[in-house]
Amino acid sequence: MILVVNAGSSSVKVALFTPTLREVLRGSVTEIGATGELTLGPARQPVRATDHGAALAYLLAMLAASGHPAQNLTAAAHRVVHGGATLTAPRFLDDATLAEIEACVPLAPLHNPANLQGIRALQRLAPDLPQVASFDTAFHSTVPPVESTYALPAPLRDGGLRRYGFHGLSYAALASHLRDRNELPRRLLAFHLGNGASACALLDGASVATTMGYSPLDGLVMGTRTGSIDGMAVLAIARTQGIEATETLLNRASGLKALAGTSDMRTLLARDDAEARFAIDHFCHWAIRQGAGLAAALGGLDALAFTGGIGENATPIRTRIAQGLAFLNPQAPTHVVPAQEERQIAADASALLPLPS
Ligand SMILES: Nc1ncnc2c1ncn2[C@@H]1O[C@H](COP(=O)(O)OP(=O)(O)O)[C@@H](O)[C@H]1O
Ligand SMILES: CC(=O)OP(=O)(O)O
Ligand SMILES: [Mg+2]
Repeated sequence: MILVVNAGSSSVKVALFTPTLREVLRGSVTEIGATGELTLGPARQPVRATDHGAALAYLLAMLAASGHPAQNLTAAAHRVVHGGATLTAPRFLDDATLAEIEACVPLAPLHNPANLQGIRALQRLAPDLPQVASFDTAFHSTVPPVESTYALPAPLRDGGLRRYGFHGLSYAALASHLRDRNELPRRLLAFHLGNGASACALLDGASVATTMGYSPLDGLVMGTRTGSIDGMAVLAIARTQGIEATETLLNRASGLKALAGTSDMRTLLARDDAEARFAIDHFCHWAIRQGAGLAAALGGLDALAFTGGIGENATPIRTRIAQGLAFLNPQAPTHVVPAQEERQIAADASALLPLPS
């Protein structure tokens, strides 16, 4: 059995897969750092996990109690959000790879520390368990240099200041899903709308442009992240609040939360006040505005696809974005695809590992 660990900005999701990629069980801990919920299969209970390591320890204890102790696993496979310029394919987690992930922490301060906590928690609990990682950045290694390059002086460009792009595991899974159904068009505009939100232009299933950049802050407005913002505005904030506080402000206290007091789209859609309506208008406006830019990178649009908690469930949001982009191609079909990051990670791991079938 392969244990997949997907440590997000505020949650940990786990899923168990057989070597033939049948999903056996899934679980999660939400709202890490506050009182959240622990779920495993149909069971749910309130839980207060102080960090991602603690959240994973709860999940592993629950898995052991339900007949899946860590000793019985064949491997653990992790989602790592930022793989930098070098980690562009799934890898075994040896010391050198861990050091590279560590080096990417400043690029993804909300995510890579959480990913590392999960990896280390498992190393402590099951030291002999093979561990592998798949990288959210890897899928975008196909974008052309005009897309990945910031117009900065060469020493900075050479030092790794470039656009990377994220949610790549989700886009890879989405492309395979549509390909398996003969529904993958030449020019696809895909939206991953969850707590983190991005859009990606796919040409024949490969990424050619995406809204996130150097870090998962850029692009669309998100639950707690600003999305695109002028660098001078960032400096103006940093000048008065300091760099650390600015990082927290932009990543954790902005976006929908800053506009309307909650990062939760479901809550916003259920509200009927001016602030909530403005936050939704803002979210959709920028999704359309940036989506149209991605369509330009594709030279047109054959289909739209939506995934992630908002993309899959928030029909009014999907409809508004699709209507806003209809001028590009009123005939373009809209696909709604369940986010399958965990399955993609399990598939990557089984391709890497010599697993018994
Ligand atoms: N039925 C629904 N209607 C509207 N929004 C929903 C619904 N279900 C989930 N969402 C929204 O999806 C977002 C979370 O997406 P998800 O992909 O689960 O997050 P994460 O990025 O943490 O994995 C939240 O804004 C949540 O309100
Ligand atoms: C990269 C990213 O934003 O991930 P998430 O949606 O899990 O926060
Ligand atoms: Mg997500």
